[in-house]
Amino acid sequence: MMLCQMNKVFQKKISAVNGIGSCQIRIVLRYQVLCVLLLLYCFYELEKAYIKLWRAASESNMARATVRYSRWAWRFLTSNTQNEPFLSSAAATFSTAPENANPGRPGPPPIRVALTESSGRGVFATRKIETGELLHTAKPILSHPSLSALHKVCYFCLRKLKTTDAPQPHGVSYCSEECRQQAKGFHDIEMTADWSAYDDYCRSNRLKYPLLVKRLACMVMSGATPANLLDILQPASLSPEMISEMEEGYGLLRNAYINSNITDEQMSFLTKQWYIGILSRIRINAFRIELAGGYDDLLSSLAASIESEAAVGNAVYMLPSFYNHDCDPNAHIIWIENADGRLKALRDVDEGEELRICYIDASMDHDARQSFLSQGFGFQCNCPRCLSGD
Ligand SMILES: C[S@@+](CC[C@H](N)C(=O)[O-])C[C@H]1O[C@@H](n2cnc3c(N)ncnc32)[C@H](O)[C@@H]1O
Repeated sequence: MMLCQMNKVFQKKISAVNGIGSCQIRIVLRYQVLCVLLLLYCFYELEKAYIKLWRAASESNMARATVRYSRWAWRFLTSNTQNEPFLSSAAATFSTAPENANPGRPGPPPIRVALTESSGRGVFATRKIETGELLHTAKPILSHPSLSALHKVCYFCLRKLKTTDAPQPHGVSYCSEECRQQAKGFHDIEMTADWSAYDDYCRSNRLKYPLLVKRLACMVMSGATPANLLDILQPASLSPEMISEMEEGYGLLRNAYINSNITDEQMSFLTKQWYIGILSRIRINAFRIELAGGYDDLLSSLAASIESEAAVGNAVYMLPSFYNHDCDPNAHIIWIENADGRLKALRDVDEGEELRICYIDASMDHDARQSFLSQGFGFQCNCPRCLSGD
């Protein structure tokens, strides 16, 4: 009996102890499960964050690698130029400019910019080039239609307009929506000012380059391009008469902006020095654009250029500005349908040979060529043909 009672008490105690113990265990277990779940959730979140970080890092590495590659590619194009900061910065500009390699061939264009012996910088072949080969294409960094072609060509790319293209308000037209969009860099600013006095000055003095300066000024004001865009190009040396003619243009350009709602801050770069500096560079480096229509070979393009009434406009390019002149050139630039230029070899060119184009009508005699080059471009031609007296 005693034993029985003792057993019951003991069992009660045990069950009491067990009851308290299992309750605690259950609570502890619940906390443990919660902790494990919390830990798992933390791991999951950490892993997600890590994957994101890893992806971002590899993308930026890829971007860095691409930049490094393009820099390498352009350094390759301009090898032997490491000691020439001017040339290296030219290469950096090209790497961001949309001037394409020969689309039919993979790899960069077969050219590099380097110092010549006596004509400043020039363009050299990096491999053997065959007659008729496309060296590269070039998009203008600045272009403007001639005043006579204003209503006949696209105000952006200079493509001839179809007769069905409706004239736009303000009298300028674009050949496509793409050109209209690209023209936003200057169009909106340009349309805020009255250009009649400036255009009259260009018309009466038969000047085409101030129109390019006006466009560049609008591009700078809209933030589309930096004010020093053309600094890398060689400037012409100017006579006092040229400078005083430019000063008149500068006054008219500035007045047109002052009378519009352009702010002083937007105009801060527009000094007389800037205006003259830009014109002096355009004078040496601008190309007069004659469209060859659908022709891509030399004879047809020459025939087309003789047939065409006049130039459709003028444009400045980056890489083509480094081609020196030769009165018997081994390369030329042609325009098929718009201001996008195509640089082509006129004959077989050896690796390392300088590629030169002709700035003038090469059919003129020696003295006429020399006088054209000296008055228009400010240099005495040192090409083999001129040196031979031909
Ligand atoms: C369009 S730039 C050509 C690139 C220029 N050499 C440069 O360093 O930027 C024209 C200038 O190059 C030089 N040049 C080009 N062809 C020449 C030639 N046949 N003889 C002498 N100088 C030449 C003249 O100084 C000329 O004003």
